[in-house]
Formats: sequence, C-alpha cells, structure tokens
Amino acid sequence: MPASQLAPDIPADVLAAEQAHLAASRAALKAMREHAQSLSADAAGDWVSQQILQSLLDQRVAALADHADTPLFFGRLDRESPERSGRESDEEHSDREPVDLPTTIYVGRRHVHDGHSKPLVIDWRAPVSRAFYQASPSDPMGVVRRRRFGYHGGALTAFEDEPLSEGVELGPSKILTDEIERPRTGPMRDIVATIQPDQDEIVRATLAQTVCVQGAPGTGKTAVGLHRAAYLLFTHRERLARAGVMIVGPNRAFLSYISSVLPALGEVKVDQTTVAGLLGEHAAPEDPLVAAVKGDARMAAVLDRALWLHIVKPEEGLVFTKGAYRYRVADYEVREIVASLRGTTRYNPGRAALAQRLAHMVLVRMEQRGESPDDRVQDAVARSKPVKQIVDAVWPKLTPEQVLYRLLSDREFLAKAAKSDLSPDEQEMLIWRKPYRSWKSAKWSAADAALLDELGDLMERTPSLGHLVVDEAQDLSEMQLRALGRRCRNGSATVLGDLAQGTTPWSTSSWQSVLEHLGQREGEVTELTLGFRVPREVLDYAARLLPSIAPGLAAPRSLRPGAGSLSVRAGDSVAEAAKEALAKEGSIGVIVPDARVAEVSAELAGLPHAVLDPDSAEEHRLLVIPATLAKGLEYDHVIVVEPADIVEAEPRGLARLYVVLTRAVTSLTVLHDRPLPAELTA
Ligand SMILES: Nc1ncnc2c1ncn2[C@@H]1O[C@H](COP(=O)(O)OP(=O)(O)OP(=O)(O)O)[C@@H](O)[C@H]1O
Repeated sequence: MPASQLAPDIPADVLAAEQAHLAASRAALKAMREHAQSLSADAAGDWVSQQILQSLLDQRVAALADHADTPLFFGRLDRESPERSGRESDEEHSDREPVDLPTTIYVGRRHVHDGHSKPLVIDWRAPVSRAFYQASPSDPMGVVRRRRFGYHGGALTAFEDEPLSEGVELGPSKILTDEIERPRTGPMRDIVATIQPDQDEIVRATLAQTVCVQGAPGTGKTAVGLHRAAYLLFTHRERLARAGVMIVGPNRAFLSYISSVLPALGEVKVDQTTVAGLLGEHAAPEDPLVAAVKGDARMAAVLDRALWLHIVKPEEGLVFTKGAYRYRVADYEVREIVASLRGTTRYNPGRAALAQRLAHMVLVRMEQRGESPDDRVQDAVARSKPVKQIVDAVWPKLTPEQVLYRLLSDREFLAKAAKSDLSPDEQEMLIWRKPYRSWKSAKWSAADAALLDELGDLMERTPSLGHLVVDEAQDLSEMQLRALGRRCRNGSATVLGDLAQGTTPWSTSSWQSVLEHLGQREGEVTELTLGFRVPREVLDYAARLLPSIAPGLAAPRSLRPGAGSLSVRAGDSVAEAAKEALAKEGSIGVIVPDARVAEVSAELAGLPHAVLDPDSAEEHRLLVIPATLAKGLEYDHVIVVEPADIVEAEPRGLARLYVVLTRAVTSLTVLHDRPLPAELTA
C-alpha cells in the first residue's frame, strides 16, 4: 500500500463512510448544543447564583457551536487495542470522566459524543490524541494507521493514510504541505491539524514547566505559544480558570492579528495584552541610552532603597488621650516597632502594621490601668489622629509615582538610593533634563512604567496568574521581565522569541538571563529550527544580516524552497510593485520606514489600500505597514521600501531590517533608490 493515498485514487466507499461519520458527528454536536440550551438556570437558589449559572450555560452553548467551514475533525487513528482516555497521572485532566475508547478514534477541535456517551470526536488535547502528532514508523505508539483528512470549505473531500506499523518510511504528506502553503488572508489561524512533533512537545509540556523557545522567523513560536495556552486550559481547566492565563505580545497590531486563534480553539477566557497594556500606556520619548539604564535589573535595588529611604527615624513618642487619661508610647518604643517591621513586610502592609502595633501598645497601657478594651478599641486607636500623625511622619503614605519622581529629579536622593549600583555617569543620565513641576504632571516613558510597577510591588504584592505566554521576549528589558515574572510568580511561563529579532535598546543576547530575570531559572530552553513561513530563497537573503546582528545563531532553515520568490529592484515604483502583487492571490504588506508612511500611502493613491492601524478592525488586502509595527506579522506578498532608511532609523536598525525581510509567505520584493546596506550585499 502506498504511504499516502489521495484523490482521485480514493476509494469512494471509504470516503463516503468518513463523510457519514462527519455528518453523524455534526448531528451529535447539534444535539449536545440543544441539550445545553434546554438547561435552565432556575434551579440555582438565589438571583446571583442564577446569573452565574446562566452565564456558564451561555458559554457552554457558545462553545458547542458548529462552524460549517471549520473541520470538526481532521485526523483518525486506528489503534492496536482500545484504551481508556484516562487521566494522565500528573495532570488534572479536564472535566470529563475517563471513558472506554474505541480502537478507531477521530481527532478534532473539540470533544463530541453521541446520545450514549460514545465518543465520536476526541479533543486534540486529550492524552490519547498525542499519537496523532507524535507517532512515527519508528515509534508507532500503538497506532496501526494514521489518516489525515482534507477539506474543501466545510466538506470532507480527501484523505491520506500513513501506515505506522509496517516499518515503512513515510513520504511527504500532501495534505500537510497544502495546509502550510495555503495563502494567508486576514488574521492568523490555528495549526491544530498540522502541529509538528517538535512543536507538539512544547505545546504539551506540563503546567509546572516553564519553557523558553528560541526560533528563527516563521518557525511557529507564536502558534505554539497559543496552542500551549489552549492545551493547558483544557488539561487544568479548573485551576487555570481561577488563576488565569495571559498572552503578552509586542504591540496591538500583533494582538489583533492573533486574536482569533484561541477563540477558534474554543478558549475565550484568555487575556491578550502588551507590556504597555499591562504596566501602563506610558510613552514619553526617551534617549535609548537612558532607557537602557532604566531597564537594567540593577534598578531593582535602587528602587528598593529609594522607597525605604522614605522611612524617617521616629524622634517623638505617642500620646493618646482618652477621657482624663493619657497613654504614652515612648520614642524608643516607636523606634523599636519601626525597626522590627522594616524589611519584614511590603511597604503598605508595614504602614498598617505600624498603626496596629502602636495601638496595641496603647491597649497594653489601658490594661495596666485596669481597663479591659477589646479589638474594636484597638482598631479605633489605630485610626485615631495621634497614631495617624506618627505613622504619616515616620512611614509616609506614598505612591510609586511620588517615589520615582523624587528619584529622577533629586540628585542627592538618587545618589543615596543608587549607592554603588549605578556609576555617577549613569546617575547623571537618569536625572530629568527638564524636571516636571510635580509627580502629578510628570510624563513617564515606557521604561518608567516598569520602574513604577516594581515600586508598586514593593508597596503591595502583585497577584500572580497561573500561566503567562510571553511572545517576542527578546525585546523586553530586565525590569520588564521582572514585572512579568511577578505575574507568574506562583505559576509558569512560555517564553518565545528570537535573539536575532531584538530591536529595543535592551534586547537580550541570552535566554538564560531572560529566565533569570523572569524568576523562572528552572525553565528549559529549547529551539524550533524549521521555518513554515518564509521561502528558503528569501530566508537565505535575510540571513546575510545574521553575522552582524546575532553571530551566535545558525542560519535558519525553511520547509519551502520558494524559487523565484525574491526580487530586488533599484529605482522601481512602489505602485507598480503593488499592482503586480494585486494580480496574485493573497495578502500584500508594503513595509516602509516609519517616516515614509504618508508618502508611500500617497504614492499608492490609485490603489485601494489602508495604513495598518492597530485600533481598527478594518481589513484590507493591501496594507502599508510602518517597519516598527511589522514584528510577528506575515503577508503573502511583502514589498520592502528602502532598506537603508529602515536601518538608519534606529540603533538596532539592522535587526529591524531582518524582521521586515522575514514577513513574506510567498514573495518578497525589495525596492531601493539608495544603495542597499553593505551587510545585505556582502
Ligand atoms: N505546524 C504548522 N502547520 C502549519 N502552519 C504552521 C505550522 N507551524 C507554523 N505554521 C505557520 O507558519 C507561520 C509562522 O508561524 P508563527 O508566526 O507562529 O512563527 P514565529 O516563529 O512566531 O515567527 P516570528 O519570529 O517571525 O514572529 C504562521 O502562518 C503559522 O500558522
């Protein structure tokens, strides 16, 4: 039997049987949905419980929707013997009880069963589905035959068989290749039918395991991160529904591009945000060198000292008057309390504890005088004016902004806080050239946002999520990584990135260091090496930049040769190149130096197009994209305008050029009037 079998050789009866299984599965899903719709929230006792239950039922009904154009299942496994879809020993499996599984199972986007609880489709994330992605002739994992299905629209039109128990090498899968080659339109789609074995390893890593993935452009890092989130939510539904999962991406354009992947996988309760969205949308312009100092992890110790320097040595005791009596706490006693609290709590709880401890001392004095005050009296004393006055004087109420304002505007204070952690030159760099009138009118930069967040955490503990997926992590400063690390302090992370695509002043050159600042030292660094997006010819061209931007990295590999995909032209017009691309199938991205967006858009005036706008859901086949927004995105046809300008626009301009040259799925056209950067012609 041939390793693969495709139309027109497909036996009609086999295809008809598979189509019948699809029809039966669809009907069963419809019945499941109708059943969910028939459930009533009235059984819940009170109004609030009813609302909660109704919202859960609504979610369940929505999750059971059948999308006619999305394949309900995409694979089938014929196995040696039935087994139970039991819980994996170390995994808190989803909400279903183990069931007996038939020898033949269908793998799809979600679980579907008939009226007798017989599974018709098994969720791709279930343990038993793993073999669909991992089984091979050398390790069949109990699978005799793997069948992949091909769809046209929503109709099942083809299949392809891979015999796994005969020890025969498998040929290339046409269904898989077709899926990877499919032209891109609109937002990113899921890859659930074609996850590769090395990607699957990452997707299914256990919840406790932090994974860090280095991968060249288009190796599927983002796709893997999103599927891992979906896998973890399925496998640890209850725990993660409580603790939360969050995806952090580089910018809003990227978030909008990836926004439909998780909902398509049935996961709607995942926050997707940017670092700015998480830490505050501060964007005051800043010299990259200053930003680099602010992004350095040494700032953590400086901020810690800056905050605690606000504690003033108590010089006076407390006098609390009640009726005819005065109760005193001596100055040395106040000093002792402050000293015992300092360093043992966060700043704000410390303030509250100081008030309570002072009140407690007053209560002790009252008892010594024969009174018997209760806890309410202690609270009242803690809130009383004399206690508040002492607390405010000794342990003042502060906001992160007040502390940072003082640090960046007061040389002497900065020197005290910095000690030897920052050199005098670095301290001088940090001081604002033009100070603001007050902390309230200060304009903060993106780097300041991470400092404010650090101060916020020194004052009050930041709650931790269950799992964090951090994309384009090479671009984050050490202080930003610390901020993200706080948010997975009691959980784990999936860290994704490419050292060659670092474009910020603080881009990292080591994943070990990223993990360290994230507080996930035990995280495992792994690599994805095969590119699914960029044709080989284009990737080889872009890789000429690698010796200059990331000398340690090996040249990336591509799955697709893409002969004729690259065209480099001097003096050609962007409108002509765009017209050529419009005559072909698929999306078109014209990536230009940020400063030339308006000019290029004017040149394209005769062609319907839009300028990429992260805040607008409007879709256009032809888009003009500022180079700094292109990260993480992809287009079938990419036209890059004036590489030399892109390189010169920023300190890590060569890395930016590498990013924009690697956005193409089918063709890359490079247009230049100026000479190309030397690194590209070498
Ligand atoms: N196993 C796969 N099957 C089909 N398509 C895949 C697979 N893996 C990745 N892709 C596709 O390859 C393209 C690139 O994937 P993705 O954007 O996740 O790569 P990346 O490594 O994050 O790239 P970059 O570093 O450039 O941001 C996407 O269109 C994705 O859907």
